[in-house]
Amino acid sequence: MGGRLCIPAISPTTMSASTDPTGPERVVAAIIRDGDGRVLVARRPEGKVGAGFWEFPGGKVDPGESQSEALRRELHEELDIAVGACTFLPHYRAATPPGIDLAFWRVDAYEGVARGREGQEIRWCPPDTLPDLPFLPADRPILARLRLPSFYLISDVDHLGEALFEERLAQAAARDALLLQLREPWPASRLRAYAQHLRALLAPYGGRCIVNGDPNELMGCADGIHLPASHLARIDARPAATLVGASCHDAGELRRAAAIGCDFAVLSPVKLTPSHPDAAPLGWARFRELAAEVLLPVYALGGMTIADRVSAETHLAQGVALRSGVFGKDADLPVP
Ligand SMILES: Nc1nc2c([nH]c(=O)n2[C@@H]2O[C@H](COP(=O)(O)OP(=O)(O)OP(=O)(O)O)[C@@H](O)[C@H]2O)c(=O)[nH]1
Ligand SMILES: [Mg+2]
Repeated sequence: MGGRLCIPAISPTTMSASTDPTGPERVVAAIIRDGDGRVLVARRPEGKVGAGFWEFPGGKVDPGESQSEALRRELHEELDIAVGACTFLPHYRAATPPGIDLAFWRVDAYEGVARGREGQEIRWCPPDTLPDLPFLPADRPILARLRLPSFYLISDVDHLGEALFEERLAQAAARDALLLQLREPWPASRLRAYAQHLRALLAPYGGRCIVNGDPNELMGCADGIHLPASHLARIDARPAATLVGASCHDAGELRRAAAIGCDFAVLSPVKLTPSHPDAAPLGWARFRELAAEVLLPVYALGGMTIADRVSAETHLAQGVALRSGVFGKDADLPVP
């Protein structure tokens, strides 16, 4: 993910906010985006634990308060905004030290103009730039999630033909930020050329294209690389691409993807799928158990439709990976 600034030292003991030995300190933090997809972040002011580090606005839940009540109160105190609708994000799990239970909520609507009411600096940042800021260490896995959309599309060019595929892709891209994986049984030269074409097609919509295959042959032609499980097993270091994903089927492969520093993984098959009729589906409960073992964003793949997005998030997925569910003849396009 490029060069990063050094993060000042902060010890787990100074991070702990818990004063109650019977349970962790409950903290809520907010993901607030503007119309351009920029995220609101704040710098912890002098005098607070972790002063100088960047964070998501929020704070401690008072006794007797619900999380959403605490979120509304904290954002009024810290940013002078009145929060309307907000949504719990179960899959936004931070690397919190013992003693803190940090829950993330998305703010869907608010009134007012955000300002740093406690003297803290605030900034609206494109998600790709967040990892360059010295963030509270617990928030690092959240920064990875913010760079990724809810829908990860897998190409179906050989089946649809280029014209129909591109028409459906453009329809989907116009509706939602997308990440596309170009996965076709083609020689590397054709993959490289078509990946560049798709990248140009998606760029005006803010979408990105990454290409499935051997990083040695495909590096640099797209926004990143998707490692097949067979490649993941063979390499020791993350390919030097902007985005690196990996195909995984079990806990061992997920741990490996996390260990080499992949930005995300795809875990399959969640449901029965016509493309792999002999593969035993994991089911949502097992998917959740496996996804919970890593802080890496994990997409659910296998028999997914666009409507599975909410189930996916509930079961700790970053979102859904789709092929026939978006490019198939019965697909429920467009992406909502
Ligand atoms: N608000 C917030 N707190 C976070 C984040 N990440 C993280 O580790 N924390 C930790 O959660 C704890 C509580 O947050 P806080 O200091 O904002 O609580 P607060 O607004 O109620 O502050 P106060 O106790 O000074 O009034 C701190 O130990 C903080 O370091 C984050 O992204 N946002
Ligand atoms: Mg706070």
